Amino acid sequence: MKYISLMGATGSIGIQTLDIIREHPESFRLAAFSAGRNIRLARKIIAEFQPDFVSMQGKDDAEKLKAEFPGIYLSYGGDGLSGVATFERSDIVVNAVVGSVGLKPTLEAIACGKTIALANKETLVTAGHLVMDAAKKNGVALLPVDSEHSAIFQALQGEKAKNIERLIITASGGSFRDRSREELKGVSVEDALNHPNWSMGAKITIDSATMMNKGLEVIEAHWLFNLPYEKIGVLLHRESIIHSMVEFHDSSIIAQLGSPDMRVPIQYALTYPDRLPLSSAKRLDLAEIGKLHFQEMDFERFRCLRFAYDAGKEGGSLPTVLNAANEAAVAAFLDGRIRFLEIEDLIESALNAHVRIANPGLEEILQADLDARNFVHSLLVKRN
Ligand SMILES: NC(=O)C1=CN([C@@H]2O[C@H](COP(=O)(O)OP(=O)(O)OC[C@H]3O[C@@H](n4cnc5c(N)ncnc54)[C@H](OP(=O)(O)O)[C@@H]3O)[C@@H](O)[C@H]2O)C=CC1
Ligand SMILES: CC(=O)[C@@H](O)[C@H](O)COP(=O)(O)O
Ligand SMILES: [Mn+2]
Repeated sequence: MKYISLMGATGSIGIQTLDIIREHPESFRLAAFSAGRNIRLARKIIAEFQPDFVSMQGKDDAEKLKAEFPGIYLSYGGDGLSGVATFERSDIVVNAVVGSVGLKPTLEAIACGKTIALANKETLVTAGHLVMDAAKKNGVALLPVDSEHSAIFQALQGEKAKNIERLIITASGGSFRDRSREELKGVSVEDALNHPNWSMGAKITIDSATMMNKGLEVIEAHWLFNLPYEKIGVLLHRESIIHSMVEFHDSSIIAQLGSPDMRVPIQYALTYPDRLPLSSAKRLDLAEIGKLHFQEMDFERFRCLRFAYDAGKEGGSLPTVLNAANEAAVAAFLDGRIRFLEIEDLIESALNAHVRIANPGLEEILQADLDARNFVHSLLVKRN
C-alpha cells in the first residue's frame, strides 16, 4: 500500500490521479490532498476518499469544510500546501498544481525524503538546479508524469545515459497548428482552448497553442535527464501517439506509444518500477491508425519555443522569468485582456528587461518570479 499526497486534486491531472487510486484500492490510499477554489469537488473527494489532511487555497473554504468534516485536519494557503507535501504518512507526493506555486512545497517534500511524481513542469523550469540538487542530496526519486518525459523515462529503462545521442520530444502542434501567424491575430480564447488531442487544464492548453508547453518541456527534460540543450530536439507529430523518443549512438530509436491518456503516465509514476493493469485505457490499434505523421519544427512560427531554448541555454534566473512572464501573460489572455499573439510579446519584453542572476538561490528565484509577474502587469496597465 502506497500513501499518496495529491497537490491539485481538483484539476485535470488531479482528477485522473484519483481515477487511478479508485481503480487500485489495494495499492493506493489518498492520505492528503490540496485544492484551489473548487470547494464542491473538494467536498466530494473528502466524502469518497476519507483523507486525513486537506488544504484549500482560501481560509474561508477550509473553515467551511472543517465544520462539515470535523474528523479531518484542514489547512489553507501556502502553509496548507506545505502540510500536504510533507504529510508524515505519505510515501509519494503527486505535484499536480499549475504554476510555480508548486516549487516550495516540492522542495519541502524532497527535504522530507518523499518520492515525487511530478506533473507540474513549472517547478523544474523555475528552479531546476535547486530541485535536482535537493533530490540528489536527499536521495529522492523525481518521477516524471508529463507524457513526453514519462515516455523518455520508459525508453531509458535499462539503458546507460552515456549512450544517448539525443531526445526527440514530440509536439502535437496545439489548437492552431494549421494556422499561419497572420491567421493567429484574431483567434479567440475558446478556439485556443480547443486542443485537438488532449483534454487538459486551461493554462497548459494555451501553452500548447503558443508552443510554450514544448519549450517548458525542453527545459524540464534538460533537468530530468541531465542533458545539454543541443541533445534535446522537438518534432511535430500531430497524432500524439508517439509520446517521445530516445535516439542512441548506434542509431536505434526507442519510442513509447499509446492513446493520448494521461492516466497511463500518472499510473506509471505511481507504480514504478512495476506496472498495473489500467482497465479504462484505450488500447492502440495501429492497423486502424494506419499512418503517423512527422514534421520539422518551425521556430519562426512558434516564437515561444525559441525563447525557451534561449532562456534554458543561458540559464541562471532567465528560465524563472520565462515561466513567470508566461503565467502572467496566459492569465491575461484567458481573462480576455490581451490578444493571443501578445502573449509572446509580453514574454519577450520581460526577458529583455530582466537583470540576469547567474546562480540564483531560492529567495532570488522567488523574487525574480514576482518581479517578472509585476513587470507584465505594469505593461498591461500601461496599455489600458
Ligand atoms: N492536464 C494535463 O493533461 C497535463 C498537465 N501537466 C501539468 O500538470 C500541472 C497541472 O495541470 P492541469 O491539471 O491541467 O491544471 P488544472 O488547471 O486543471 O488544475 C490545477 C490544480 O491546481 C489547483 N491550483 C491552482 N492554483 C492554485 C494555487 N494558487 N494554490 C493551490 N492550488 C492551486 C487547482 O485548484 P482548483 O481547480 O480547485 O482551483 C487545480 O486543482 C501543470 O503544471 C501542467 O503543465 C502536464 C502534462 C499533462
Ligand atoms: C499530455 C501532455 O503531456 C501535454 O503536455 C501534451 O503534450 C500537450 O500537447 P502538445 O503540447 O504536444 O500540444
Ligand atoms: Mn506534455
